[in-house]
Amino acid sequence: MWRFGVRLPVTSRLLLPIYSTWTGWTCPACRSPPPPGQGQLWIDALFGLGQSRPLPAPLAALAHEARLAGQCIWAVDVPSGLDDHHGRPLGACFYSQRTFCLGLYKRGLLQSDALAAVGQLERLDFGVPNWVLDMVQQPESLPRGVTTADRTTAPWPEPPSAADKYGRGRLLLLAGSQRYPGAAVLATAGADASGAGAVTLYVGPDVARRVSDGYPHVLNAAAALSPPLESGPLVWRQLPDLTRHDAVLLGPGMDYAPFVAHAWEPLQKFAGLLVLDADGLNRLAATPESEAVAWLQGRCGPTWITPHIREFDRLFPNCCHGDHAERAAAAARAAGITVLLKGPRTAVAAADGRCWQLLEGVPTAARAGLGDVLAGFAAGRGAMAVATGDLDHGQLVRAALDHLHAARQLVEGGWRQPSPPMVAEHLRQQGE
Ligand SMILES: NC(=O)C1=CN([C@@H]2O[C@H](COP(=O)(O)OP(=O)(O)OC[C@H]3O[C@@H](n4cnc5c(N)ncnc54)[C@H](OP(=O)(O)O)[C@@H]3O)[C@@H](O)[C@H]2O)[C@@H](O)CC1
Ligand SMILES: Nc1ncnc2c1ncn2[C@@H]1O[C@H](COP(=O)(O)OP(=O)(O)O)[C@@H](O)[C@H]1O
Repeated sequence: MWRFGVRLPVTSRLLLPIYSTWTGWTCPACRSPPPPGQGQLWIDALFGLGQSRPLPAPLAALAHEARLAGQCIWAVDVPSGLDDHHGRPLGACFYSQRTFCLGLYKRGLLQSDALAAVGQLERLDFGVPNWVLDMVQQPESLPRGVTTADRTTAPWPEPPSAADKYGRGRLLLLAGSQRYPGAAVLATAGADASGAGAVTLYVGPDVARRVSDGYPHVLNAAAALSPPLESGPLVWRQLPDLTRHDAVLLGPGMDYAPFVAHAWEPLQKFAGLLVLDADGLNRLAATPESEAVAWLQGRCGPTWITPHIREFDRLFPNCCHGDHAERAAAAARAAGITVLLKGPRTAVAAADGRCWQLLEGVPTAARAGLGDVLAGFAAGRGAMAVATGDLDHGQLVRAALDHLHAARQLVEGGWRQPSPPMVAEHLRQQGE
């Protein structure tokens, strides 16, 4: 696992000889700015850490011209013109295709506003010994940067070989509605890819038909209900026996319905893993934040939530300070849950203070429904971990990394814009 986020001091004297090129100082090798767009590669090593002022006018003009000309630029440590702390351009900025981060990742380079200027982020290890890094890092307050390479060391639930289907993770899916039947199909595809032993839906007949077309082995706990479940927003008069499941996923495509405290009570008492996504989060967010937090704190079992930023804002309007990882961490601490905050660089935070941030993303795979696949996959993994008795927050990180890895492999294999069902299918193959 990489470390990142530490702002190492850099002397400004290192920068002076380079900056002098355009300010009339002494560098004899280059007396005028290089013309952009001439096919050369530029190495931007002008300004690094701790930039807080806009570029001087001649450099700002050059950065602007370079951007217009599509100049190929690689940056050393931090692109010039970028605030590496908040991840915001300070004005004109040198937009790099690749940024070679020295020693440690800088948090600002992972923020959404910085991604276009940073391009592909790569870390150069220049030999700072681990004991020095340990001295400058405060592990409890900094997220750990993770890449798909960390999949090999991240935890993975392994049911014993003697376990039957019910010993390999039992997942109940509350998903889909007349308006969004596809979300139930996608969440089921993710859950199926996880390898969980028994996936059961609790849905109306219309949604059940859509799901069983592709997944005939998935059960429907609402099949025998009379009258059948409504086909509008999924509301439950009576939930099935939750003790017969290791995990419950609540939310993808359920459509909006108000939070009803007594209907949610069995979910609060459920001792297994509860995964809340999409409309599960939106329904809970219909109550004031303090009540939603109290409900989550009162949960008898572990809770994972998988919001995108708008769902997060609805549920935790007061956790509005800091970057993605800091906001996820604040919510996780407040509610005593594990938060996976999706985005271009997804963050995962646990209530015990541990926090991770993915250092990569696959933008062309980010299409409607990809989050439903992730929710189903993570919940399936969680169910397996509960069944084997070794649930850990790290499994949610691993699920996010596997999901990312599947999307990236598809892109590298020539599918420029893989669809969510393709990602689910690739996840399934990865697990075999
Ligand atoms: N296959 C399926 O069945 C799928 C079903 N899905 C299910 O859909 C449900 C809603 O989930 P969601 O994430 O889209 O809703 P939400 O949190 O309100 O964020 C939406 C934000 O985006 C914006 N916005 C919307 N439309 C826009 C537009 N055309 N162009 C631009 N902006 C637009 C919108 O902005 P606003 O309209 O408020 O201005 C809002 O801020 C949920 O049940 C989910 O599971 C999905 O998982 C996908 C696959
Ligand atoms: N710009 C981006 N680059 C890479 N990944 C992204 C980007 N934007 C979103 N994602 C990823 O795409 C998925 C979208 O999930 P979500 O917003 O829940 O979609 P949906 O509700 O339509 O399924 C998440 O895994 C998220 O991390």
